[in-house]
Amino acid sequence: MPDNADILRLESLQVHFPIQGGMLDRVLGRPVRAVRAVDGIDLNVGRGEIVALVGESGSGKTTLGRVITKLAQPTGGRMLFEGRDMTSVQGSSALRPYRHRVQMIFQDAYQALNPRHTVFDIVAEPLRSLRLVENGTQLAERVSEALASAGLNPPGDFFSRFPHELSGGQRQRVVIAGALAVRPELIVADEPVSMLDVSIRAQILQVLVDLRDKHHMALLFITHDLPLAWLIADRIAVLYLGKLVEIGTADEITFNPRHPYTVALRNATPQIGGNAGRAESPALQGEVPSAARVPKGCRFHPRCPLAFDHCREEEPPPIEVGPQHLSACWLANDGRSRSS
Ligand SMILES: Nc1ncnc2c1ncn2[C@@H]1O[C@H](COP(=O)(O)OP(=O)(O)OP(=O)(O)O)[C@@H](O)[C@H]1O
Repeated sequence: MPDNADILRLESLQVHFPIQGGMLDRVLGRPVRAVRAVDGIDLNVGRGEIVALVGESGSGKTTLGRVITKLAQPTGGRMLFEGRDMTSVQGSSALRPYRHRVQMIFQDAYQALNPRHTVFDIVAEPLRSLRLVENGTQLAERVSEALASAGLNPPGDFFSRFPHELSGGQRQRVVIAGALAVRPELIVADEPVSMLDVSIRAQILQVLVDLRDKHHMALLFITHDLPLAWLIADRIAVLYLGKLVEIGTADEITFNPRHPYTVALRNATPQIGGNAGRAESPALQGEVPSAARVPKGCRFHPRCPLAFDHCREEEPPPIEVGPQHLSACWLANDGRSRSS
């Protein structure tokens, strides 16, 4: 994807949460420690592109999504939207045009919806607060359009319903309709189907893909599920402890992974050809370390079956291993990183 087609560009983006030091730390003048939730991420999303952000719990996916949607502030790096530096833009009026163009969908539709509001009011809320409509007729048209795009038909049947009167799948469609109503150019969807039945998941994913196909909307799809990422995304970015360890096309990352962490994620997933349980492919060992204690060198080395001395000392940079395919592993261009 050429640079000028990027809608979003992150450059060394960082979100560190300071940890309140103890009395002893202060007396001894020890430096303030931090939770390094997002620790220097470079990522671009093209117009109309679907990028999946994949990683285990605690890898920083939600924090990154919150920064992109301006619900949290980065502590370092830059964030450009359509080439404009949005890193330090704050305040509701300054952010109004941005909120019109970038929306977030959360995983828990139950929590995201106000139980006392009707579906109409829920979907109308962003249109009203961003002042995107001039009269009631326009408002009803936009709400209808959004509900229909999210697969709630006929839309008028849902106007006066309350969230508790809807199924889980319908509630998530209302959440999507609320995000769509403003006709955004980028949606950040944080585990949007993880709380839904498997039978409903495919339908919701199809709604998101249709939006891209019909409206050329870009999507950053956050998930811990590699097969789901492969189903929906053009490219997959694999996040480990606040850092991207591998990025490439969905097929490359899924079927030709070149970082031992991605290999382990795939091996843990039999439905995409993983071979978990086979003696030569051990499943991922141990837990993700705390983001307050990021290991020196390659942050994956304590769990990596291939780690050698250099990995414990120096963090590997992203290394090109193919077209659009980068892997941050010292062995990225060595056959061993494919089959660890
Ligand atoms: N406000 C905060 N203050 C301190 N630490 C935080 C804060 N928010 C997140 N963290 C920490 O940052 C790290 C990344 O958290 P984040 O929720 O972004 O990960 P995640 O990949 O989305 O995980 P999950 O899939 O469980 O939601 C974790 O160690 C988390 O405990």
